[in-house]
Parts: sequence; structure tokens; C-alpha cells
Amino acid sequence: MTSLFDETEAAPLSAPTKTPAVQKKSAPAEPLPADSDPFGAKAAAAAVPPEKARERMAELEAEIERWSYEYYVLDAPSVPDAEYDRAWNELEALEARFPKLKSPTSPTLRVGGAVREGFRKVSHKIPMLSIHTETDFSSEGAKAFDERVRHDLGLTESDPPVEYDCELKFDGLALSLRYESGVFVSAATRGDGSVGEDVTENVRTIRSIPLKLSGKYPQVLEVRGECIMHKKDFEALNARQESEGEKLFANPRNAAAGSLRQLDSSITARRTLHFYAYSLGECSEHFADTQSAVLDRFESLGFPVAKMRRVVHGAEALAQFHEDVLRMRGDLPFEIDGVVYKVNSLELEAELGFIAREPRWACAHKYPPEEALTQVLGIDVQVGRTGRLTPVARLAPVYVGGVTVSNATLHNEDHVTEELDLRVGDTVVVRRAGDVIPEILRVVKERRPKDAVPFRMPQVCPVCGSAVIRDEEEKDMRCTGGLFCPAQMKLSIVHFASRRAMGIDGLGEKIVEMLVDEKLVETPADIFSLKAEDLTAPIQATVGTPKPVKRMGPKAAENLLASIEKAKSTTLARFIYALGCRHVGEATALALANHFGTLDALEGAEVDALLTVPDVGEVIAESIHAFFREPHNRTVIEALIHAGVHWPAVEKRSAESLVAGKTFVLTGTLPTLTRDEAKDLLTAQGARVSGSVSRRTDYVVAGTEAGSKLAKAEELGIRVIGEEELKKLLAGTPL
Ligand SMILES: NC(=O)c1ccc[n+]([C@@H]2O[C@H](COP(=O)([O-])OP(=O)(O)OC[C@H]3O[C@@H](n4cnc5c(N)ncnc54)[C@H](O)[C@@H]3O)[C@@H](O)[C@H]2O)c1
Ligand SMILES: [Zn+2]
Repeated sequence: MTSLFDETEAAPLSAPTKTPAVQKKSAPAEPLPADSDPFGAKAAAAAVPPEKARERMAELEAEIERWSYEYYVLDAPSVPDAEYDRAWNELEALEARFPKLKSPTSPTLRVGGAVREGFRKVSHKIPMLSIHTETDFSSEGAKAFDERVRHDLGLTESDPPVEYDCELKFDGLALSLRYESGVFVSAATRGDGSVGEDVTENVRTIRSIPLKLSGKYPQVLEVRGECIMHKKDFEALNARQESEGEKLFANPRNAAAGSLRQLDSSITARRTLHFYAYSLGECSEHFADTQSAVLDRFESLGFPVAKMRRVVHGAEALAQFHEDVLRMRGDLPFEIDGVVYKVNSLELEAELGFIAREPRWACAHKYPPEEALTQVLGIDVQVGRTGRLTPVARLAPVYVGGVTVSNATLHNEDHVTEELDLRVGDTVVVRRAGDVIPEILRVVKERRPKDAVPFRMPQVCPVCGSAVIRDEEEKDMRCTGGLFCPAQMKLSIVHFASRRAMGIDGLGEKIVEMLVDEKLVETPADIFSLKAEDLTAPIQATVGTPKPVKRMGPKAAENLLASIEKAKSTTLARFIYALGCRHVGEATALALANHFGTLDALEGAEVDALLTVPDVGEVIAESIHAFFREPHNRTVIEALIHAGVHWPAVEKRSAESLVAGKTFVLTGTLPTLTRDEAKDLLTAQGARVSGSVSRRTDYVVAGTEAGSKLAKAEELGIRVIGEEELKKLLAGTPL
């Protein structure tokens, strides 16, 4: 059982469901399986009637061209990668189905982007290619690649497994660094694969790139790798951009690309970029025999190479790497979108060669996308255990982060209306990374339907109908029906019964959970009408439970009833604290009791009157006022008093507290109060609490094991009191 006090509110988001293994062809809106066709792109391609194929292919080409331009040239994608990949996969599937219709300028034949104006062009003697992506996110992706390699190499089942080098697939942009006589001379982006942009001056500002090589190096050496921005640098950059009113970057990849492809290298210098080497370009001599040896040599020459890499044999070990990396993905300082498998022997690589834009000896095995597009069908409001109202977006089911997601939390009203400007009907980018609750990153405004409805938070609690107030400090809306609202009942009762509130021994979390679930207790007042039979009866057997379980043993029930009886006799301060009004801690409850003297006076107090109580500010006054204005709460309070809860009359005194302005020193262990609790109670009434005893000390409060402070007090003749006397002072009784 998770604790009732879990910080995370019980926003009962239906847990994302694992996608079914079988795909239902009839309903295209259904979530699609993670298998070979995660986005349904292939199914979509198969559904295109032949006479519509040409049109659809042209449409997809145009879309991909536009998105590529935004991504590679402007570094500002308008759609998540998954949306791009879906279009790409559909186009590829259509081209396979209708090879005659394939355009000679199809994006599937090209690598990446173009050279941005303003940059000098650089030709790559050895082209910088793309990598074939396995569309199957499961272990099948690794198997498919291994099978293809074995087939292409003409291997049979009796041949041994192929040796591979496994690496991370960095999500950044590819760079080629050129060294002559061991000195860095130039750097270029991939561009369209054969012509890239000269970014030499910008790359010089990346600290982890050596400007001079150490050890034995070839005369000419091109080191290729990925330029990336670490996650924390990305967040810092976006925070800075925001505070300066500049545009925000969609993700670390675009931030890295945007920072590197600056015409003014002083801007690049202000951004923290990193580089990881992963392949060899032009080289004036034999460099190594295997891909893993290439990386080892890069390392010894002073290049950063990712630690996480592995030489393995066969498909199963590839899949194992994929799985192992996924588990540590969240802990990496940078983003990856998958892993890369490469045939380790460079001789075999040469034998395998290339097709179109891709080498046949490597593949990218990606992870399910963490971002996807979907539509907001509605915004529901849920009530958490502390009464907080949380808007939750109901989404058209979408495959993201490896599961099908159908809702996302929206935090609070400002988040919906101001930060996101989200309306029902909007198309949004949803993100789900690791086990984190899905969230909406942004709205695709261009796709907003005309009739999209702005969101308003309800004025009453959707669970219990009590009034809702807004906590300006926390920007949260809360249900004020704390004593009545079923959503809050478990926590309310645990608090009500707690040691420092009504002090009902034996009414802990587990029992409260049972009492509320069994509907024996619906408000705190019901506690006082519990009977022994209620407590000892068997729990309603639910389907599947083998035998009925007793709610409680007879002895425990008897003890609980006795402590409930005893708790009826309390103090006004404890009672006020037990009501669990938001922001009213023990110290405030005591101040309220002393100030108003009776519950009636407190219940009837207006905000202005509440503000005159020491330590009660605007937020607390509003909260108290709203709490007692809520008729549901007053009904429960009446029922409590009717049940026999009572307290001795409080001697109404002037606002002047006996401890105000006095200096206290706390030492040793007090019987019931912790040091912090005692301190809070004192400071709430305007006392000072000091750490050391001096002539200016008025009282030393000593518990057991009091040490040197007690001795000092005696030496200086300062009054020493215990917890009982402290409580008397706090309650306004002179000693
Ligand atoms: N959102 C959009 O609008 C949009 C537009 C265009 C492209 N994209 C994204 O870009 C992808 C296609 O980009 P691509 O053609 O550059 O292919 P790619 O990024 O899928 O794979 C090739 C690239 O991987 C990188 N890489 C990272 N680690 C590597 C390693 N260890 N070894 C070798 N290479 C490594 C290199 O930069 C290489 O150029 C798409 O799948 C899509 O996700 C998105
Ligand atoms: Zn409520």
C-alpha cells in the first residue's frame, strides 16, 4: 500500500496501458502495437487505393520536405520526430508497393538537410551518410538487422555469429573534424552528406575537442562524431532564453544544432556543447582493423568517446545491449534516441558497402518515441487527497514512451490557460519519458479547430460540491469541504485522529483506510458512533478473495473504542487543529483558540477579525474563513459536538501572550514535543528561540539528557521549566 502521505497527489490517472500485441485493422483510431508498425504507417500505406497512391506520395514528399527544412536548416521542427518518422515510413512503404511511382527526388534517397546561407560550403571526400533505422522497437529489430547482415555476407546457419560494435545513438548533429599534422584545421556539418557547412570557428569553442593531438597520429585524420548539448545545459539555456524573451528550443538536439550553426561564433562560445567521436572519415594511413579499435584509438588521441559501448556476437547480444541501455537511458547526461549496431570488422564493412543513403553494415535501433502528437478530447478535473483540484487532459490514445497514453496531468489552471494556452480540441505534443507521468509540452496552434473551447476551472468541487478556493501562493484550487469531501476523507481522518490532534490511539492509516473503504466512516463525526460489531465484522468478501478477513480482533476493537471515548474530552486548540483546515497548524490553532475563546466566535469571524490574530496572514485568514463558510463542514462540526466532543472553556485573555517578546532556550528531549514543534509554538506567539544560554535568556526549557545548557542556566540563575509548564505558558496560564 502506498502511504496516504505520499507527496504525489492521488491523481488517479489511469495507468498507461501496454499496447495489445494484435492490431485491430478495422479501427484506425485505435492505439497501434509496438511491433514492426508502431505508428500504423505501414497499415496506412497498405490502405491507400492504387488510384490515390500518386497523390498520397506527393503529399507525403511535400510534408517531409517541409519538415526536413524546418529541422535541418532552421533547427526548429514544428512536429515531433515520431510524426516525421510516421510519414517517412508510410512513404517508404508506398514506394515499395508502387516502385514505378517512386520519385527520383524522393526524400528517402537523400541525406538530411542543405547548407544554410552564410556558411562556406565544404565537400566531404568520404560522404557522411544516414543510418538505416529498424522500425521494430522490440528485440525483433536486432534480429532483423543481424539476419540482413548474414544474408548479405552469404553466411549460413553453420557459420559463427557476426561480431558487432554496439554504441549509443546520440541525438545531436553529425560533425566531421579534420586534423592535419595533428592540428585541428577544420570542422564541417553533415549537410546533405556530400556538402556540409564550414563551422570551424564555432567548433573551436567546444572545450572537449582537442585542438592538438597527442601520441602517434596520421598525417591527415577526419574524426566524425556527434555534437550534442547535455540535458542540464539545455534547461539552463532555455531558462536564459525565456528570461531574455528569446525563442525557446524544442529539445537538446535543436539547441545543439542552433548553437553550432551560428554565423557569430561568440554566440556558440556562450553555449555549452559537447562532442563524442564515433567514426573515421578520411585518413592518410591504416588506422585500425575494427570499429571498436577505431574508438579505442580516438580515445587515446584525446577525443571523448562514450563509455557505454560493447563488442558482442550475434542478435541476442545486440538486443541485450538495446535493453541495457534503455534501463540507464534516464541517467545519461544527454539524450539518445536509440543505439547503433555496426559490423565490427572494417574489412567486412567494406565488403557490405552502401545502398543509396545508408551503409549496409550499420543500423539504428531506436527506442519508442517519447514525444507524439495527439488531440485533446476533454479536460477533466480530479480531486486529490489533500483537496487539490488537478485538471487532467483526456487524449485521443497515442503511442508514446512505449505505451499507449490516454491522459496527461495539467498541474493547475494557470498552466492550462496561460502557460500552455490549451483548449479542448487542440492538437498537442505529448511527452512521456521513462516512468514519468505523461505531460503536454505544447499546443500546435496551427491545428486549432475554430470551435476549440477555452478551459475554466469549476467553482465547486467535482466530487463533493463544496466551494473551491484558489490558493494564490500555490496557484492551486482547493476543495474547502475538508470534513466532508470523500476524495479527502482518508487523509482528513488520519489527521483528525493523530496524536497531536484528537489523539485517538489505534486509529492509524491502515484502519482508516479500511473504515473508509467499508463505508463505516464517511466523516470524522462517524468515528464516534462506531460499535464493536462494526469493527469486528468480516470484511465484505470481494470476488477472488478466498476467505473473509476480520476487520479487527475483539481486543483491538475494544481498545480503539476506549480511546475514541477518551478523545471526546479535548481542548479547543486541539479541536481546531484536528479539523484540518488548510494552513492551520498547531501553533495557529492555539492562537485562534486563545484569541476567539469559543468555537462560535471563530466560526463567525470575518477575514478582518482573523487577520488580527498573531501570525495569521492573508492566505491563512482566507482559508479559515472559507472553511467555516462551507455548510458541509459546519454540519460535520455540529455532528461532532452532538456526539459528545467537548472542551473546557478557554479563559479569554487579551491578545498579549505570556511568551511574546521573551527569549527561550530549548535543551534535551521533551516528553511529547519535538524541538521543532516547541520552537514553532513559541515563535507563533512572538517568542524568540535562541541556541545558547545568556543573561538575556528568560526561560530554559529542559527535557531529559539536557547537558551544558542546563548547567549554564543554573549558573546564571535562569528559570528552568519543563514541557508541562511550557504548555501552560503557551495556553496563557501564568506559572
Ligand atoms: N521533427 C522533424 O520535423 C524532423 C525532421 C527531419 C528529421 N527528423 C528526425 O531525424 C531523423 C533522421 O535523421 P538522419 O537522417 O540524420 O538519421 P538519423 O539521425 O536517424 O541517423 C543518422 C545519424 O545518427 C547520428 N549518430 C548518433 N550516434 C551515432 C553513432 N554512434 N554512430 C553513427 N552515427 C550516429 C549521426 O549524426 C548520423 O548522421 C528522423 O528519424 C527524425 O526522427 C525529424
Ligand atoms: Zn470536495
